[in-house]
Order: sequence, then C-alpha cells, then structure tokens
Amino acid sequence: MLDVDVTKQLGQLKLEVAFQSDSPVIGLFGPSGAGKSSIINMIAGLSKPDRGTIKIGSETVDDTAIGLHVPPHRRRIGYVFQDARLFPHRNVSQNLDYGRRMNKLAPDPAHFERILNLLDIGHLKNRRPGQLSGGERQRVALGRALLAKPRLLLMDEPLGALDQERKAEILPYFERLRDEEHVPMVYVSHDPDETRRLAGHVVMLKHGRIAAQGGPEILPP
Ligand SMILES: Nc1ncnc2c1ncn2[C@@H]1O[C@H](COP(=O)(O)OP(=O)(O)OP(=O)(O)O)[C@@H](O)[C@H]1O
Repeated sequence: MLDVDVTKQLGQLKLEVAFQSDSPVIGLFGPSGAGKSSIINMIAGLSKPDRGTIKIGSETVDDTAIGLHVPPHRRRIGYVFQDARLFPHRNVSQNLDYGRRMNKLAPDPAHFERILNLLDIGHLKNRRPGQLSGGERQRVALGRALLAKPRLLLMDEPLGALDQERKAEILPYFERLRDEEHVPMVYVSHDPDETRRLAGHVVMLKHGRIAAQGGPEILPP
C-alpha cells in the first residue's frame, strides 16, 4: 500500500496531492509540468515534502510533523528513468550487479537468473551499454533495479525515449513484472494507452493538483 499526502512549493507551482492505493500499479498521469516527477522524487526520498506524510506498506518514510525523513538508501525503492543511466564502461553483468552490491545484499544466483530470463537479457551479459538498443538498455536498467529487491519500483516515463515499436516490445515485460514478480510500481506517463494497460489505480495530475483519480476508465481515449 502506498499513501501519499504532501504539499511542496516548486518555484511558481504549488504541489498539493493526496492519494492512497494498494493497486499493484499506480499510474501518475498528466501533462508536462504537472508535478509527476516531483512526486516520484519525494517517494524516493530524493526531496522532502514541505508538509505531509508518505507511507510505503506499513512504514512511514516521511512525516514532517515529527521531522521524520528516511533517507533514499534506506527506503528499498527501485527507480527507472526515461534514459537508462547505465555505467558506460561497465558491461551488462556489472551494471546489473550494481543495485545488489549498493544495497549490500548477498549474491542470489537463482534470483539473478530469474530476472535475466524474465527480461530476456541473458545473452547481453558481456556487452557494454553502447552496444545495446534503447529497448535493451531499458530492460537492463529495469533488471538492475529489480536485483536490488525493491519493495516498490518507481518508473518515471521509462518508455518516453522509445519509438512505438520499441514501446510495444517492452510493455509485455512490465506486465510480466506486475503479474509474475508482483513488484508494486508507481508508473509515470503522459500516454493514456500505456497507463491503461498497466495501472489499476490512476492519479490524474494538473498544475500540481489531482484533477481526478480512480480506475483506468477515467483516462482519456
Ligand atoms: N526544485 C525545483 N525548484 C523550482 N521548480 C521546480 C523544481 N522542481 C520542479 N520544479 C517545477 O515544478 C513543475 C513540475 O515539475 P515536474 O518535473 O514534477 O513535472 P512533470 O509532471 O514530471 O513533467 P514532465 O512530464 O515534463 O517530466 C515544473 O514547472 C518544474 O519547473
């Protein structure tokens, strides 16, 4: 369960949002500048709300009333961005292992193999990021996040830099993640079709506020 009730002044924009859901995928949907990434950054712990609370499952990670702010590396959250942000001089295996090592988790070869199979990236292990397609890079970035065994995965426009064909190639992997790995996700997008396909609960944002929230039926056609 994710429960967010925060306000934050961002330059001219006052972000003021409250939503909670135990849907496997929560979609944050809205136009550019609506405040989607700012919410994701607060859930990740990369920025602090001016006021409010954030709860992930049973743990409160932010509560401004008592000065509580759990730092990002203690939140057990995975983050996937629009650009994969892989280390260019390390091969795929080394990139994949990074999340696990940063979180000081013991090697888990069975989990490693399962994630590689789930994302079909086993054959890419020895390549460097520059030798991968955009879609392959995103699958590796997703694998790296998953291998850190996050309790929540934040996806900020993960398909935003890809063309339609690549998007269609990757969406089924996100569905497998949701249906087979059961990793809860917050999925940011301004594409209604993508959001409809993945999200059980949709939060529609406009100018830093919630314009509507509910099932995918609230999305525009
Ligand atoms: N640290 C900051 N200081 C001042 N203004 C900020 C800060 N961070 C974000 N903003 C502003 O807040 C607004 C919301 O930005 P945000 O990146 O959250 O929107 P978004 O919905 O994710 O947009 P996009 O789809 O373009 O990524 C923007 O107008 C942005 O310029």
